[in-house]
Amino acid sequence: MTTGSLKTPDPKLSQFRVKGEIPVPLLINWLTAVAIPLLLFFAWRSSLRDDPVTSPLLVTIAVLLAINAAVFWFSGSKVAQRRGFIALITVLFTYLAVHAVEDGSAIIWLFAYPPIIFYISDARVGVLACAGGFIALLLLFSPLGDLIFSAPYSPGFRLTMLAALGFEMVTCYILDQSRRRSKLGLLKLAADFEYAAKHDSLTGLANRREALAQLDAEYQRYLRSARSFSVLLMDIDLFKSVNDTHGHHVGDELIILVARTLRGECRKIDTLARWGGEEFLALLPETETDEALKMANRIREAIARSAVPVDEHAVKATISIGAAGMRASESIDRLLQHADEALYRAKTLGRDQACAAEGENAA
Ligand SMILES: Nc1nc2c(ncn2[C@@H]2O[C@H](COP(=O)(O)OP(=O)(O)OP(=O)(O)O)[C@@H](O)[C@H]2O)c(=O)[nH]1
Repeated sequence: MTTGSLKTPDPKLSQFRVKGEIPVPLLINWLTAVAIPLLLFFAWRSSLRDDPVTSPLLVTIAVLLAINAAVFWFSGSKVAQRRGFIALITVLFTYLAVHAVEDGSAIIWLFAYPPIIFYISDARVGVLACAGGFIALLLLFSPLGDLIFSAPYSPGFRLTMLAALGFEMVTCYILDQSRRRSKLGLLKLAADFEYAAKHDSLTGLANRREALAQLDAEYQRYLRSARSFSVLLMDIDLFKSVNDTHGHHVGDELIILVARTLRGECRKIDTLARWGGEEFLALLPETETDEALKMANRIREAIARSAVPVDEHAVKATISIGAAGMRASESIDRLLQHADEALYRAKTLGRDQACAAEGENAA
């Protein structure tokens, strides 16, 4: 039933991009475009130093980054692009740290890893990758690391590097959390605004604008597949006297009660809307007029049975309903006009009535 309960954003919404945010695939493309010439430059420098491993490895990573970009270009798979990029930069940074490329200075590039990884992946992957990287570096800088690798890092440099990198990782985590929280906040705000724009605040039913949008959507379906639908236009009887006798707040309670009763009587696929002050509209997809009229009578009886308790007594109300079904080559305006005429007839017949539009099943 399209009456609209408040939809709070799902945590997965954090994967959505808010306006102005750089899309992850685009960022990866930019980073790839910058990384490839850099890698080739350092590969060339390594070849001048007669480093037999670094040069081919950097060229290989540059080629694999280009292939990753090409695969994304053809397949459009963002997940494959992200995973491929993360795997390649992880291998690259590990190699730079372990083999002390460029006389040990290449390890400085490790500082690029945490912000990139937090931005392009979710927080869990960021934490795991950074924690894993930090532990690996700790081992590399430990006496155990010295037994396995011959890295020329001085003790002072090791301590500074670990402290600075740990600080950077924690900072990146905090900033990333704050970015995700404010993004979720924005999305929640957008969802709240959207809800408010489409719903009536008193009843939670769709408002008139949303009902018109739903009517138009149903009409387009009807034009495509000839799936018939009907509308019910409903008006609480002698509502003014309820307000005058018991006060506006009791009138409001009555409107809420009618909305609740409508929800109880209608199907999930129906759209229920507050059409005006004490007027309601139900859009009934795949429903012929005779069925709509039966539903209208069920609604009418249910409302006549219910009441708003006020002090010691109960304030009861009745409702008049006009039903109209979509007819061939008719517009939405004509459909609503037929329903309105049927409602007017229900009122003139003495209220607490459900009438079908002229030319359809009579009351
Ligand atoms: N309490 C309350 N009253 C409202 C609201 N919106 C409209 N009304 C009142 O609803 C009343 C509608 O009265 P009328 O259009 O004269 O119709 P009626 O008294 O229901 O009489 P019939 O429709 O002829 O049966 C007006 O007095 C409006 O002020 C609302 O949100 N809350």
